[in-house]
Amino acid sequence: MKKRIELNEAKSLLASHIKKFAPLEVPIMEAAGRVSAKKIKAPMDQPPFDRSPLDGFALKAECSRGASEDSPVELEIIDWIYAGDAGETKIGDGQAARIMTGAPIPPGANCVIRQENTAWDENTVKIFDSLKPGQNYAPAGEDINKGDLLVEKETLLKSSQIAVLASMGLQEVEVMPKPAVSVLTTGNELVPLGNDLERGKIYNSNNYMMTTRLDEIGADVVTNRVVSDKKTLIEKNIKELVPESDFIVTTGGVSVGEKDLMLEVFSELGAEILFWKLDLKPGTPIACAVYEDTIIFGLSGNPAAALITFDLLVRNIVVQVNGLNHLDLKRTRATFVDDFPRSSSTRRMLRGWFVNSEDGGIVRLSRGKQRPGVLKSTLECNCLIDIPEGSPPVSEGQEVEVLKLPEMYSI
Ligand SMILES: Nc1nc2c(c(=O)[nH]1)N[C@H]1C(S)=C(S)[C@@H](COP(=O)(O)OP(=O)(O)OC[C@H]3O[C@@H](n4cnc5c(N)ncnc54)[C@H](O)[C@@H]3O)O[C@H]1N2
Ligand code: MOO
Repeated sequence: MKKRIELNEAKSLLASHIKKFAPLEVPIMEAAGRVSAKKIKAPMDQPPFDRSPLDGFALKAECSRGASEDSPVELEIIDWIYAGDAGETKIGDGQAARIMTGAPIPPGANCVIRQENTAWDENTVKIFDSLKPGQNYAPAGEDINKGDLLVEKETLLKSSQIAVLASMGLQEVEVMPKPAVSVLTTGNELVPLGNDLERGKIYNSNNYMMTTRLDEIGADVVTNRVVSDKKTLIEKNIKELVPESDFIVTTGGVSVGEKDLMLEVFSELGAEILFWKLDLKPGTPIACAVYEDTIIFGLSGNPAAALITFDLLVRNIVVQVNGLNHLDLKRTRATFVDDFPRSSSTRRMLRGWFVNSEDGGIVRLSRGKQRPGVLKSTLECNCLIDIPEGSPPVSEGQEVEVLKLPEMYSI
């Protein structure tokens, strides 16, 4: 077991233990927000037939030669074609078909005159304009040609992509899988919402934080359980959750206290412990293990420490599986417009609020104390400020590295 490792080492260690996931087919209506697993090429032309872009009359352009308001050309109307009709009557010289937008252009016709430039009755139409072949004529494939690349591999599927797939008649699409994740919060002090709090007890905020955060990054939260600090109970629950979970996120019991049982549980299960403790504050106590192909992230019970290690590690691993890379943290530089008076012997992540500015970006500390157990400071937090090991206090005007959360956390 590795002890007190660097964040980057922890990331690659975890990444090297991600099991193989197979892509899956889902109905296109359920594909929004997921990522395509392969390239998709057009199986057909769209539109599939030459069609009229206007309400008017389809004719041979040659028959309109010289037509004007003063000397209109008169044509016989031999068909009425609405959108959805087959429109197969051949148009000859001196003939036209009444046609509506989206209807197929009949054989023989090579243009459409808009109805505003005509006058008609039941049998004949007067043409007030001279047209060229191909005028007001949407050929088959005008939108999409058979064989066109519609969607690249690993594209985030949104409504536009889904509509394009629908226009091709494609009912299903192959997408990257959603990992199945279980949440297991531990602690004798935890009380379910709705119950009174006796002295020493707290409500279980981690359960809600972890479950909803997983949901936000496109994981499939299969279950969330709460257990007391009892080794046999934690062990039993992990054993039950493993078959249905690609990942398990636990909180609590990873430090050095007498009820910090997670490491012992991992050992007794025979799990491969990847590491215990990170060179990072908050978030030093963390234990990650692999048990029967399931990665278990044993996060700290301290809410802010749990959240920060979630964002740095769990988020990164989940998006490698579901392909939602835009939901991972993005590194940038910013000017610090606040004051953090403590020096940092260990690498430190401060909770911050980043705002774009003309020369790059500015960042301040989020409101609330920068303590590992302080949840309020995560309320208005859209980034982590990455303070390197051995840094003196951080003062106003200093350049800092920032790990930005996805835009959805910005106001
Ligand atoms: N002697 C030492 N004590 C501690 C050390 C150390 O190195 N030596 N490390 C400290 C640090 S840093 C942290 S962080 C915490 C980590 O503790 P655990 O991860 O073992 O977590 P717990 O002890 O179970 O809980 C910590 C804290 O969080 C509260 N908590 C727990 N679960 C929840 C929950 N589901 N929802 C809301 N709050 C929760 C819990 O009541 C505690 O207050 O250890 C330090 N100690
Ligand atoms: O390192 Mo603890 O994780 O301060 O919060």
